[in-house]
Amino acid sequence: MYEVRSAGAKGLGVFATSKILRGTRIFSERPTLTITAKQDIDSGDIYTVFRSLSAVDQASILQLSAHVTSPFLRWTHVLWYTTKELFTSFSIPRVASIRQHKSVLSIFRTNSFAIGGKSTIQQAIFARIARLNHSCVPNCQGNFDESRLCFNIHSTRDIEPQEELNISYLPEHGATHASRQANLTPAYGFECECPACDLSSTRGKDGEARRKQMQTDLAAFVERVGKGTETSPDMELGTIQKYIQLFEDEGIAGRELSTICQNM
Ligand SMILES: C[S@@+](CC[C@H](N)C(=O)[O-])C[C@H]1O[C@@H](n2cnc3c(N)ncnc32)[C@H](O)[C@@H]1O
Repeated sequence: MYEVRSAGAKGLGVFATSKILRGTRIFSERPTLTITAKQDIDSGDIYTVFRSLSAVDQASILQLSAHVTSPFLRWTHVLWYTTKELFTSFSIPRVASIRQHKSVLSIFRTNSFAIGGKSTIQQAIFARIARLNHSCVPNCQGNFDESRLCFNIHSTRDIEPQEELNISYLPEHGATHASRQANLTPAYGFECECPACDLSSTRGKDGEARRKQMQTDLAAFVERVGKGTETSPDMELGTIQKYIQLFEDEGIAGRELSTICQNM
């Protein structure tokens, strides 16, 4: 159904090898590395968990791409962990493992999914799903299935053979271009060039205008609710219908479909 191959400047990516119909479950993957709710992603727990993995799992994680953010912070974590280990195990850490620790932290930031909610898992890496690149108008959507401890990826529209499979790395799908970019560049190190981000095209311009209008409508809605003037269910329904219309016009309606499908 899919293959992992070069996606040009994006690095590797996932591409359809045959037509994939809307609502298809494409991935259902157990985590390779898991940080539980009780563990601390800001301490040495990530590297401790990494070292407890099998050699195969460690290798699959080390092959993932990494956007290096906050190098000073990373080194501080690594040096703190190394010093603690020196005093608790009285073993001299190898330079290679210090370097590896720093890489693992960067890989974790670039590839992990926040699970949270009621799950015992706080954050996790799914080594195959981690190859999916971002689009602000994605054709796939991910959901964590708590009962099976699997992350599922469903197609949210029909996908043609050779088309790249994308998810959105952002939690909010109605955001404007500037706000999306302000989140993507520092965290992942790229400028999105998806159809919604091409503001020189009619499609990009129209989408941006729709999103801005929606932000204005939502802000007005929140203000009316705050003042207690949003009293009519019809007015409320009208705002929600406009939001659904935006998703349909943008071609991103379907997140709700994949959520319903997640346990199927
Ligand atoms: C989770 S990884 C995705 C898979 C990655 N391309 C690889 O080779 O393993 C996230 C990284 O992929 C790249 N990436 C993802 N989406 C992108 C996009 N729309 N445009 C450019 N680069 C992208 C960025 O380098 C980002 O830090």
